[in-house]
Amino acid sequence: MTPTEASEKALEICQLAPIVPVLVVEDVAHAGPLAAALVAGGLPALEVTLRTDAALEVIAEMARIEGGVVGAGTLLTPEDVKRAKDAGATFGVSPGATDRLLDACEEADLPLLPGAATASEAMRLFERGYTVQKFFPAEAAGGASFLKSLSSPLPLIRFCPTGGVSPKNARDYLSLPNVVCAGGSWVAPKEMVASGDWAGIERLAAEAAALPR
Ligand SMILES: O=C(O)C(=O)C[C@H](O)[C@H](O)COP(=O)(O)O
Repeated sequence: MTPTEASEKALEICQLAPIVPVLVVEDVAHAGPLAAALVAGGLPALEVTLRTDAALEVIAEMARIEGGVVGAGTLLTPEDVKRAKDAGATFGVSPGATDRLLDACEEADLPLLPGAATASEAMRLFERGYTVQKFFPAEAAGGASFLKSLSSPLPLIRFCPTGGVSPKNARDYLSLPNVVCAGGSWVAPKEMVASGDWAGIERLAAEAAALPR
């Protein structure tokens, strides 16, 4: 898959809803009901971070939920790419980008949303063909005003800001011309997942899905 094709696919996925839930799931038993609640609330694209031992099994379980589009986050190495793809991930997300990681995703036909936090990083990815990128860590790297400043010199690059995005600031990002969607963990709070409050998570998802963009 070429970087251009990967970005087209990433754009399609980002356009499904204003928010992509960023999920840190410890217990595979939570995977099915959590994905079902988020999808029912209107958030079909799900990013499962490879930050827990259960993550690959969680991806496999979530991939069975109808209407869901399940990706793997925290991709750092070519090995991560292979494991994510084998588990059933249909897209990948990375906090930054290395040539080895980009090569691996292109070879594995895994559409990637690669991370960038500066103009130079975004330009490098754009030069290779990645027109849709994750802006990470969004709040710490300069927030919505930083991203707004990139839109004039880099109008052809679109972003999914992630990291510190919340219901308080999501609108600031989503109203920018160079933002397609945003990523955030607030729609699946740890305590609600642990207690199995799927109705509460569906409500949070519905609120996020209704955010204007
Ligand atoms: O593990 C990764 O690759 C990530 O994507 C990190 C996430 O962007 C943040 O964990 C977002 O988390 P919040 O700031 O809580 O919304």
